[in-house]
Amino acid sequence: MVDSPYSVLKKTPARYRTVHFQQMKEAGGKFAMLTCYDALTAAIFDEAGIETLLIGDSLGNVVQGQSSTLGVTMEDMITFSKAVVAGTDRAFVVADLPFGSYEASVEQAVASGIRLVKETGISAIKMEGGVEYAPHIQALTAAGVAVIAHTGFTPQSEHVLGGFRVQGREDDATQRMVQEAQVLQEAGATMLLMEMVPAEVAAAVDQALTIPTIGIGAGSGTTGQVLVWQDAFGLNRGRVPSFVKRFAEVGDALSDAAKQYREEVLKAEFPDDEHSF
Ligand SMILES: Nc1nc(=O)c2c([nH]1)NC[C@@H]1CN(c3ccc(C(=O)N[C@@H](CCC(=O)O)C(=O)O)cc3)CN21
Ligand SMILES: CC(C)C(=O)C(=O)O
Ligand SMILES: [Mg+2]
Repeated sequence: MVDSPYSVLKKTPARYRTVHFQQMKEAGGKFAMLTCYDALTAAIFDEAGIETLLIGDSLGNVVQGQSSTLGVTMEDMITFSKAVVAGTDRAFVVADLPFGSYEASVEQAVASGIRLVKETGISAIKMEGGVEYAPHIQALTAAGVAVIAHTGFTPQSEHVLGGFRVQGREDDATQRMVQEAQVLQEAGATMLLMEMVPAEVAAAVDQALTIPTIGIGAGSGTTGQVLVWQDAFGLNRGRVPSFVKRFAEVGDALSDAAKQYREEVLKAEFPDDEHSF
């Protein structure tokens, strides 16, 4: 269980803090992150021991049914982040800064980051982008906002990157990604997330940094792993990225329950005496 100087004041176990993830990396340990967008799911993942929950802008896809994350707003992120925080006791809760909320200036990034923390109770924000965002990370950190940098494939830039592609396949990719990661660490990033990066590149980046790394489609050499839960647990029955492993078929369980419920309603078997007043 996590130590906290405040644990005598609490009945529930202490929340994970950035320092605990640093300690996990130093001890050679791993941790798990899952996306989450509502309180009931948060309570289940938290109780299962998932160390960190991400309110991803992937909610644009899996909650709002859109084909990209680009339309997600700060108001959307605030609504779903509050719900996740309400359902969480001990997990470290992180939310994405959505497209359009930080790119224009350092001032815009600081205002958005502070707003997201202040209005939701999350512990850190995540921001897509490389070295060009080092000043934003530095200013956010100076203002008291913990930042997770997100590099490799950055979905908010899909139109510039030209599609959903593995990043870092050039000959000098390892050297470039290590240098970029070191700049982001130096700027104050509390962790670094890498999306769709060759496993050996991501492993080299993790080894070159003191801060923990999180991978998605980045092999097993990162400190932590993240997946969109609807992909990994089978609620999303559409096409999922090839790096996703199916750990459950929640969609099939829901479908079976819906069919059985409907059948019992049509046959007047539900509600029975036990479920009637
Ligand atoms: N449901 C969902 N799952 C995700 O993992 C996810 C989102 N939404 N929305 C935000 C970003 C976008 N992500 C994506 C989206 C598409 C691919 C994709 O199509 N990957 C293919 C192509 C890889 C290649 O050609 O190199 C794959 O097969 O993995 C990957 C990550 C990851 N994130
Ligand atoms: C895919 C993860 C890393 C993410 O950024 C999201 O869920 O939005
Ligand atoms: Mg995201």
